Amino acid sequence: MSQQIFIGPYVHSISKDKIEYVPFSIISVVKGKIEWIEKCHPSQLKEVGERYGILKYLNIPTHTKKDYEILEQDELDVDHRRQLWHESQAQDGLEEDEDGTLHVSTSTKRSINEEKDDDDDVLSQSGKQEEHIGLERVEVEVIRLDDDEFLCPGLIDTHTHAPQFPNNGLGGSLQLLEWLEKLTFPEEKKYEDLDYAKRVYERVVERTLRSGTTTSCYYATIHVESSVLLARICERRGQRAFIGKCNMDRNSPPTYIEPSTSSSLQSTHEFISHFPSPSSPTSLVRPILTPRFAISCTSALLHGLSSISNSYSPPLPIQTHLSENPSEVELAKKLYNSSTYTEIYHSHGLLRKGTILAHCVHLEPSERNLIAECGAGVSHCPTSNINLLSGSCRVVELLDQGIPVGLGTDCSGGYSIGVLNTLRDASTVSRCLAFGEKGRRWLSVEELFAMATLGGAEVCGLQDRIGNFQVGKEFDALRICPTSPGMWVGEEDKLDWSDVGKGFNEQSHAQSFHFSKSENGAMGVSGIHGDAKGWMKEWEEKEKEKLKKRFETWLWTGDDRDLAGVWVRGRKVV
Ligand SMILES: O=c1[nH]c(=O)c2nc[nH]c2[nH]1
Repeated sequence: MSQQIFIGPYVHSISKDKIEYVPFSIISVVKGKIEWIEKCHPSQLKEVGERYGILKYLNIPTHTKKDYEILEQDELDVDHRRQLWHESQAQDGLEEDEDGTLHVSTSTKRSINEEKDDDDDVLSQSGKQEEHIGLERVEVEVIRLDDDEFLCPGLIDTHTHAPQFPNNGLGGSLQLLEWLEKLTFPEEKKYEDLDYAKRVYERVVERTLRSGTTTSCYYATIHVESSVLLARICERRGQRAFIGKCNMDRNSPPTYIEPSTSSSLQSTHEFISHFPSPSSPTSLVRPILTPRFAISCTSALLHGLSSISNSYSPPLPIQTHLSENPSEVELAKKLYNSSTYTEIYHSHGLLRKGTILAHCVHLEPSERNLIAECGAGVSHCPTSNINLLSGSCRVVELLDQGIPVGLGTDCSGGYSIGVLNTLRDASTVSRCLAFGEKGRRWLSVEELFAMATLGGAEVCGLQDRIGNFQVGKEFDALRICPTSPGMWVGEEDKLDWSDVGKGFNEQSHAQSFHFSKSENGAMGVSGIHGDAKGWMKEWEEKEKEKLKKRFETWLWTGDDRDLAGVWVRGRKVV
């Protein structure tokens, strides 16, 4: 069993209207899942450690005692306290990585096969865990954040095209249909060459992970082998992903088209066969059916893909483009003799929960109603919509109708690979819409952040697994370490965790605190006398404000350089 204990502040989205700021917490992650969370004051580390039987890993007794002693000598500074903390850990033989992560390994009941530790993972993956009974290895990793740092849920990119990354930044003077023909299809054709695909895809996954994307919904190309390769790279690198082999059996260049409807369906089956459990929500990397858009698919192909999806339980997810550009909308309606673009997908059984619709810029109100009724989600791609002059998506209306909305970088329609930039463009677009319409509201910080995390998870059907830090969810997280000038933190804004016990008297130190898990997320500390409780509340409010400031600065000015670590399902991937 492996356990990680994260100590420090965190920020997460608890709904599309609410961000929770937790100034200090202890999060236990076991086998990639959040086992428990305690929101507390730093001085309560010992109490929590005792209650959960993890005290020996936290090595609190010495540290806490020293901290209390230090408190009585006001002149000692934060660095000195931190040094004492590290010293006390060194005494107990704990090891510290360069990044400050502490590793503690204890072996229990190890009577046979002592040398087998490193195979634990492999063995458990291959289902041979029984062989290991009697030599369970307990590994506990303690990750204590520095004063300025905080955790944030991993970012979710609900729409991007991995093979188009080499084109990022090109073609901004073209609009969709011409852009596809002149730049995009010629680039995607190159992925029949596996070496080329490998070179690009390795870098795509590396760079997106480094920008904090822990989950990505990728379009690949029409080629089975290179699409499978992308899935393997995601699996190996530990990025949670949906991988779509594109379906295109018409209106595509002669050198980049599938020869027939049946071969398109056949190669879709072949692609899916490479995934051991294609529809299992527990798989880290999953296939997603990808009719590119109505224009490049015949009606027979759309029907065939709907049947493939329904032949799985739960049905395989679907992603496609909808209503991005006015010429595209007109052509799609004409090809299908349909009154609306959305109706095309609906009439082919493709519109439902688990369908991700990218763009949705030019929807009529009746189309929004249909999407809401069917439970499909929308990937909002503002950078791409601006770059290809597609238009402004009316996200406020989508959200107000209860439609799940996530963010899509949509490379290379969008030129920026990071979800943070997309979030900023989403804000700009919504404000520009508000300039033009009196009384129109624009997207709040809470809504924008939710789209990048919890809302994105909902669009992908993963809201019960990821998107925020809730007990039972998988631990996909970013360790934010402010480094850029925009995130410079003045002394007065430093998080105040080192002032352990400030305002406490001896009596309150000795007191046993009882935590209650309050619904509103406030630190549920009871059993302490009035003075201390009042002080604690004050501390919490003050720290929350500082954390909020820190978080918002990161959201609007931060980038890859502010990421000190990225975890997916508890595995450190950056
Ligand atoms: O932004 C887009 N990128 C694409 O690759 C694409 N294909 C169809 N429609 C599309 N829109």
